[in-house]
Amino acid sequence: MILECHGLGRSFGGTEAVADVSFALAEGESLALIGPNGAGKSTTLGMLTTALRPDRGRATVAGADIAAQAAQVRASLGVLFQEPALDERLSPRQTLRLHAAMHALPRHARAAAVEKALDWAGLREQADRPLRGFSGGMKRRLELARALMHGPRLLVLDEPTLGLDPQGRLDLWARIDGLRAEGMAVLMTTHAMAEAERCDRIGIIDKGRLLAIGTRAELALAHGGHAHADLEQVFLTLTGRALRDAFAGPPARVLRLPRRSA
Ligand SMILES: Nc1ncnc2c1ncn2[C@@H]1O[C@H](COP(=O)(O)OP(=O)(O)OP(=O)(O)O)[C@@H](O)[C@H]1O
Repeated sequence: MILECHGLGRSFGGTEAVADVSFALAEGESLALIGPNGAGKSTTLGMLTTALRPDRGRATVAGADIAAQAAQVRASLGVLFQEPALDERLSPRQTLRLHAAMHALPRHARAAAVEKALDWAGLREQADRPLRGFSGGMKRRLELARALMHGPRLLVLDEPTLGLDPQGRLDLWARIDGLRAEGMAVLMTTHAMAEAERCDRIGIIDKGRLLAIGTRAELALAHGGHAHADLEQVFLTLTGRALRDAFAGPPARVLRLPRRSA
């Protein structure tokens, strides 16, 4: 198994973002986590990529423990966060050089690795221009090329196609499919059912719990009545139709001071 997690949990103050999540991913397998807003998908990925410490449970990536062997875990992972994580003042070449240095690629191999990544991303012509002004698709391609530079075995993608136009989405999926064909394992989150259906298995998560996991047909059969039941219907059957509008972002946490009387 490239990834195993058992009883993973994490709270923020009184909010139990992830309650008890367990699953495993085989080498070369792809899994999509789907769930309503605030279900705990990003928090789960945050823990598995060592960005967040779990409160409960344990997990390993390529045999390394996410808490005790974080550096080893990170060496096996290629990660694309939900928000672009790029310094817009840097050029693609500078961005890739920085990553090569941070991941301690051998000095003699760095220049070639940067050039290969630039070619893979199709950004050779723009290699020395600052990223400010690049399209969303160009930035995602660069981030994916960067995520691959150190030779990861598992790609973790948090809503990778968010904000991309159809052309950008198709291009990103062609790249992801190509990597899968070469044996890369993929763990991703998405709100697009069609994207989830491209993965080998799908996990449906809500309120911090994994409600169901299986192939599209297995989920359809178990929760939709027949093997061709619509995935969105299965999703709604398991998670309900209520809107998830609760404010949990920064505005809800702003401390309101009483007005000073004049
Ligand atoms: N840093 C944080 N501080 C406080 N609460 C947080 C923090 N990060 C996440 N949460 C809360 O934990 C819960 C799970 O959030 P998470 O971002 O993991 O959900 P999600 O499934 O990724 O949602 P979305 O589909 O909207 O991205 C939510 O209630 C969220 O508000």
